Amino acid sequence: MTPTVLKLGGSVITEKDRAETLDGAALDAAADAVADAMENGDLDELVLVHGGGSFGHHHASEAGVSTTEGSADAVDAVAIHGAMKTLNQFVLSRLHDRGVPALPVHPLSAGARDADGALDLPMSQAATMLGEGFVPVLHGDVIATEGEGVTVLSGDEIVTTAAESLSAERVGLCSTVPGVLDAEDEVIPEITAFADAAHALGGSDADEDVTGGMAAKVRELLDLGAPASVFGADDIGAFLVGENPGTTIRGR
Ligand SMILES: Nc1ncnc2c1ncn2[C@@H]1O[C@H](COP(=O)(O)OP(=O)(O)OP(=O)(O)O)[C@@H](O)[C@H]1O
Ligand SMILES: C=C(C)CCOP(=O)(O)O
Repeated sequence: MTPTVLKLGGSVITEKDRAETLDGAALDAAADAVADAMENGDLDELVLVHGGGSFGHHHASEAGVSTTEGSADAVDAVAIHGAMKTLNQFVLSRLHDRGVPALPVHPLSAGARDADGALDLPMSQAATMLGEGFVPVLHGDVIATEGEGVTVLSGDEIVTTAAESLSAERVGLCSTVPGVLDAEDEVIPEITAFADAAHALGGSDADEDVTGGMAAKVRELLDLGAPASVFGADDIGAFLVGENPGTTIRGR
């Protein structure tokens, strides 16, 4: 099994500045690229992950929940989780329209964090789905966290966990930028240490983003065993056929 893990950034598939607003055209284009790559036999196995955009981040920010600040309020937790399931349903239906056999995996019901923040997110369901020819579609979510109630689990952390558990060969993060940018807004071709990009790295442009934007992504990806690509929406197709668009992050 040599799966590819691709994250569709929430800021790509939603209008991040307007609560619970889909960017339908961007999601269609992403679903087209996935369907084309699968139809052409360019992909062995694919795991998709999507972020929160204006669905998860809006509710998480309103409830004051982040990756470290939890909430014991079940109504708040369900508001965040419910918004993410709504977005997940949009993603699934656009994939189904194009014949992609996508199945949802909701992290809230699958995993947990311990008191040190370590994530336990089993991937046996995704592995079996892959073996049966499905495309598992996971998403950023809230997750039960020892001592905190629930905290936010970012799609980026799911990407690294899935990639390690499933021994992914290729990992890609599609965002609104064509790669990790330097101080002159040029794409940095390769990052092997946080210091390579630290001077230019910031959070997200969206005020409500609770998971830390590009700086958090680079940190996550440097911890990964496999090289990962960060690229823009126009490069999803190129990534899926085996190219390395945007920035390649090689941590170890
Ligand atoms: N040096 C940098 N290079 C590129 N992007 C940067 C940089 N510093 C900060 N950013 C910001 O990081 C953002 C990408 O992070 P963000 O978390 O918003 O993306 P996403 O994964 O697509 O969305 P979501 O978190 O909703 O899934 C870019 O839109 C940009 O505003
Ligand atoms: C805000 C929530 C619930 C998910 C965040 O996932 P991300 O957009 O991948 O950081």
